[in-house]
Amino acid sequence: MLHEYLTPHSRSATPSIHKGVTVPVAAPPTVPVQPRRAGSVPLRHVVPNLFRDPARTLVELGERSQGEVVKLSLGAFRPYLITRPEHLQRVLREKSDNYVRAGDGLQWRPLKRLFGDGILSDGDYWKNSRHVLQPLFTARRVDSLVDRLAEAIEEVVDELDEPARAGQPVDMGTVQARIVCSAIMRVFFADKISVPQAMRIMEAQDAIAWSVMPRLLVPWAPLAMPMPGDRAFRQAVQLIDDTVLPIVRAARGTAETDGDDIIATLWRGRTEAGGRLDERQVRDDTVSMVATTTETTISVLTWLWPHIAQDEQIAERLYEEIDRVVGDAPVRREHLRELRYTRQVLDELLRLYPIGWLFPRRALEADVIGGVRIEAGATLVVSPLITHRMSAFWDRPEVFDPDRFDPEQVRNRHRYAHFPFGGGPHQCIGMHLFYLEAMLIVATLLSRFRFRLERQALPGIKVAAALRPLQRVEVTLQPVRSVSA
Ligand code: HEM
Repeated sequence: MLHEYLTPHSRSATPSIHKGVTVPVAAPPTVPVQPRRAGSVPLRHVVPNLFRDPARTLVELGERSQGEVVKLSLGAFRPYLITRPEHLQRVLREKSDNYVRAGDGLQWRPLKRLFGDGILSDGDYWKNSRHVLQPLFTARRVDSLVDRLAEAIEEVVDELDEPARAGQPVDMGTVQARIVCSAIMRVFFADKISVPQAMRIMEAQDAIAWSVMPRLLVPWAPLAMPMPGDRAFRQAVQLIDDTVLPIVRAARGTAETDGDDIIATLWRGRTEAGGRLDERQVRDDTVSMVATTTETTISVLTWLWPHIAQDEQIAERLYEEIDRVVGDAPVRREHLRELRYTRQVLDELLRLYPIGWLFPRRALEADVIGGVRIEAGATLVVSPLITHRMSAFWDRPEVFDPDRFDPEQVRNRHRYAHFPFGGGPHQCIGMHLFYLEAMLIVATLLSRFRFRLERQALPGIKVAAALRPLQRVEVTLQPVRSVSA
């Protein structure tokens, strides 16, 4: 039991839980005059489980910490686990200058071999890329693109009529990949990357997500030490470069006169100091943007189908809202603000499956969090997967319940109890895009079809660079008109 490793002070700090009500997070413990040392959790007991069932093991670590800052200890590598919303706010926002992403820390180090130095790094590279890319993803700009996204989504959804008529099962992971790639490549990449190329890149990303796992779970292993998955990782990065680099180079010549797709914007963009991004950084940012604009939405939505198959009432409320708001018209921008329950369902999916499930930080200078001394150079583990499933902050955390996101409950909850998009200066630039695109996809699919899952049980979580279901999600589709006829 972890209690053995926690101080009496930390044990008394657990907030109370009221059934059926979102738990307002208790005020942080007052900071003692003398910062104390963190309680320690020896990881040697949990490492085997970390490989067998990473999601459950991580959540158990959070439960055991009871929201206190604890040290996860395995030999020389001893990161702090930060789970309490107030502590997360300090790390991600209030003291973000002190807690850096550090491209060579924990999860970032293995992934740096793919994403290089750009928007997913830190320091000047990150600042320059963020400055150039952010204007493409403001709420106003994304809003203005909704109808174009909707048309692209509709075209792919049309292709489902045939398997629906034939009663043939479809794999929702693949269907969503085609929908997202078609819409994003057309609207954000001006078709410079074709859909088949994007699908190939996604396959390579999938291989990377999987092959990088041993390094994510054993982050103290030096890169020079061979590990399982290394070869597959290298091959996949090569495939991505072989696809992306020629496209990036070809786009350079026309960037000044092209529209504002991502690659032209990267070439044309000016940093705050007035400089340009070089070819390596345009490559790094293009690869980062292909990954973040695709895998994220696809992974989260794949969980929708097993959950609505499990809970008929939730499915009915979703169908009712979409039938009422959209009917049999094509989904358009004006529908989206009416789809309130659909948005709550998405928020609940993001609570249980926050695909950015781990984003560590490194402390530049010593600090005190929740009364615990953090030394300069320490690594901090920040994981929405853990915080979102802790009973200290959520009532019945394992239950899928979109009502947690009705406005009243959201108002009473700490902003960092639900933080699937991070926070502070590194907050996800794609948040608004995600909500609009995901609502368009769900509303388009559900206004056309009813879904029957081939396999009823909720799949386990495949923890890799994202959080995908362990088993394929296969469904048969029934056209809505034939249901209501
Ligand atoms: C389910 C949807 C998504 C989730 C859960 C998600 C999650 C996150 C999280 C947690 C971060 C912060 C990482 C950190 O603080 O170290 C982040 C950053 C980022 N996300 Fe997303 N994301 C999603 C969708 C998207 C989309 C659609 C885009 C496309 C534009 C995107 C682009 C980015 C970028 C470029 C960053 C880096 C921002 C920076 O460091 O300045 N994400 N995302």
